[in-house]
Amino acid sequence: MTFSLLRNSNAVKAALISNNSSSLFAKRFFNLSNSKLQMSYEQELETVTKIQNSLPPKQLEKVKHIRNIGVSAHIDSGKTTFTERVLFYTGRINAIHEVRGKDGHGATMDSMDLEREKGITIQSAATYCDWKHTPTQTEYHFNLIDTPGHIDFTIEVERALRVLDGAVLVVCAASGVQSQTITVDRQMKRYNVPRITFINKMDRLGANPFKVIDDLEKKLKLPCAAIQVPMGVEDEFQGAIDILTNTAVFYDGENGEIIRETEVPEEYKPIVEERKAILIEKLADCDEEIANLYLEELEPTADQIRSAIRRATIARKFSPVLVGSALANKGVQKVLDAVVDYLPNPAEVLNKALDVTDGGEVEKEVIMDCNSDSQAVSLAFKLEEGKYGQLTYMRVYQGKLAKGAFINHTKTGKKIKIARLARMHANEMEEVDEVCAGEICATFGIDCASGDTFIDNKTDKKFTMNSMFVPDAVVTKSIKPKSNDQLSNFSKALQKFNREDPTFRIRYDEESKETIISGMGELHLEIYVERLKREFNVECIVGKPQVSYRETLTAPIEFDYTHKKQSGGSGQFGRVMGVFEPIDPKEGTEYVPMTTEFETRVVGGKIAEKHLAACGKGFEESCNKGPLIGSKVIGVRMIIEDGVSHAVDSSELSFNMAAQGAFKQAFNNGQSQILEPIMKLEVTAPAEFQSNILGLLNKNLAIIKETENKEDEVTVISDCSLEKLFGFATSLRACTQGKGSFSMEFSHYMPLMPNEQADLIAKINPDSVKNKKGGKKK
Ligand SMILES: Nc1nc2c(ncn2[C@@H]2O[C@H](COP(=O)(O)OP(=O)(O)OP(=O)(O)O)[C@@H](O)[C@H]2O)c(=O)[nH]1
Repeated sequence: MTFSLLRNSNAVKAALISNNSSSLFAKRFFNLSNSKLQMSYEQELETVTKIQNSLPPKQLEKVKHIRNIGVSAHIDSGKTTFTERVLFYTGRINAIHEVRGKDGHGATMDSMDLEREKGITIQSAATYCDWKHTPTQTEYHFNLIDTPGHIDFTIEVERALRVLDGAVLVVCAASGVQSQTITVDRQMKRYNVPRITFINKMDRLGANPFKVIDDLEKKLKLPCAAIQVPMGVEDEFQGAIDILTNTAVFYDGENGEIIRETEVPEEYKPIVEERKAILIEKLADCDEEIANLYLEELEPTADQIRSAIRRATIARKFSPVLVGSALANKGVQKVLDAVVDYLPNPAEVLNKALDVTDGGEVEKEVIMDCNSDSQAVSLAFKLEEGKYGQLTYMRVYQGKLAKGAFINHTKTGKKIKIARLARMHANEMEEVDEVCAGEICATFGIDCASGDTFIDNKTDKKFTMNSMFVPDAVVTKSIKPKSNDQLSNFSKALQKFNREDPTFRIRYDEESKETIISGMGELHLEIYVERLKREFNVECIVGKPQVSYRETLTAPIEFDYTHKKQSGGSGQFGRVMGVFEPIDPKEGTEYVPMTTEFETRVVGGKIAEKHLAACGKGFEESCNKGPLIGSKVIGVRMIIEDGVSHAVDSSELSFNMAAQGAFKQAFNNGQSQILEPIMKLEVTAPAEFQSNILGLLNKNLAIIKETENKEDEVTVISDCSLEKLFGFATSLRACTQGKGSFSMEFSHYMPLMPNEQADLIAKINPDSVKNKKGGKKK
């Protein structure tokens, strides 16, 4: 028999969804998201069509006019600037405020003081707005989420994409595809989110939209083509020509609010023809109808092209590209029209839940029907303490939420009254009485963690939604309040942050008697320390940032371990034999090598099945705290091949302990290794600082992978140990006169050098049974 308690990357991600999720839930989530990936698009389409056909006509009509979309991109691409225009053109705000604007107001969506001061988005903000589609003059309702670009706040992007039906990918016309663009694209792919692309900053020096399109295709491996041709670039950028309608669009008025359409100027006619041919050719590659017309050498009509773009975009086979400059108020309205034209309504997206009515014993996948008359199923995807109190953002997948009604927390079974319901607009709100299937809303005072599912009791069924990917933390810091009087507020605040943000973790280290916080980067932790001060009045003393190391085995090692306590009373006995072996990192996995696996090859019932399961549990527990420095263990497979049981004294506890003992023994006797996180670092600065940057990277022992010169700007991509990157922002500022910027994200783990490993063990775990000096050479 071979059964495995898989902790492969997806399962681990799922297990990390919330600290209190049981591994059973974790496994279910994993299976669910996995099966989601297994459905072909054709099957998806068939199912989605059935759902739409089953909706009452009135509901279908309503859903057709809803778009739940996100705005995601690399840092500083202009997402917030773009969103500010969206709010203005949809009538949500009366004046445009800029990010770090001179009016001291700051962009509306960056509503946190910290965001306005730093000029970055930290939390995603949801906004509800109405848009009148320009060609049809029909009104649509958008739930729009502006997400942060910094990798430190990546969970915000994850949870937004988890509940959104489509996205606008914003790319800078001059910088093109940057590292975070690729990360965001990968996140969109993970949640099957269709996207349209907006090439922003057409007014910037060095803007080159067609090069960006080539880049997008090459780096994101996503077919895309322009549906607009820009008129002028850099400071001569005036507007864009709509390839489908063959009209030139200009944006007049103080804020570009007056759209003026004219005939295409003579000089642009050839390029419009050329780009139209490319668009049709690309569509022919991913849409059957256009392919057939193409083969027959027939030119498709504008309507045929529009329908094909919609089909191909929703099928995630294509992304239409628009151009503009948010800051110069040019092009945003056409992106909103494109959202209506090419991104799906909630009933066009396949969403699944897991039926856990019987406690999750039998897995049963259920398709959410987007019908407001069905049993309510909604997902709490974001918690936020706002000026109105504790807010919980929910996406309603089916059924409806009504003010005063009751919902049940699937996991705890707790019944909760919905006291208030609201549609949010950045930090303003609009109270409503009910929210239907397919919509996003905020509720008040609901006690839960992000990722929890809520249902109503219309039927006896219980559902849980598959949840989101939660990346592992890479940086830790010790933290304590300056004064002991503040301990209670301190712990309350940390618990709250942890519930809000699953990438922010807290643990108490018994040995050092310190509270340790961990997160996605220095900035991530800094923000929480700052929030402790501002929101809870708790000033803290924080330790130096530390890297989150990992431990592994680099060579197979056999084990034969007996756990025995048989001196009087009821005894304990369990013997396990087998091998621990390293798991080779799989190519293309995001967190290499993230897995631990447990396998049994025991025959003849020498160890009872429930005792084998206890061994698996013991192995899992051991992996949480490695023997070298107490870090997590990754990349190890435990195979139990044989064992001995005692008729009376063997129990689940004995075998759990036996597995843990075998694990410790293997690490002490085998070739164990500490791994450190390596970051993919992208530094951009004016070209004159190229040699300074290279000098700085060399000093940090970075391995340079790519250097790209664009106009007067240089971008250097390298791999660098996270440990060397603490304080990098300050060094970069110093060597580029403050003109350099950088982004980084986790890339992979690397073995520490032998001397570094020995020093680290001596520092962290001086009592280690075996102070290893045997690190592998890099
Ligand atoms: N030249 C030019 N600058 C722009 C344009 N759009 C935005 N910017 C500027 O680019 C900078 C970053 O803009 P944001 O809107 O904060 O970018 P973001 O993507 O939301 O940033 P994060 O949320 O921190 O990742 C700001 O200084 C904007 O004024 C544009 O169309 N042209």
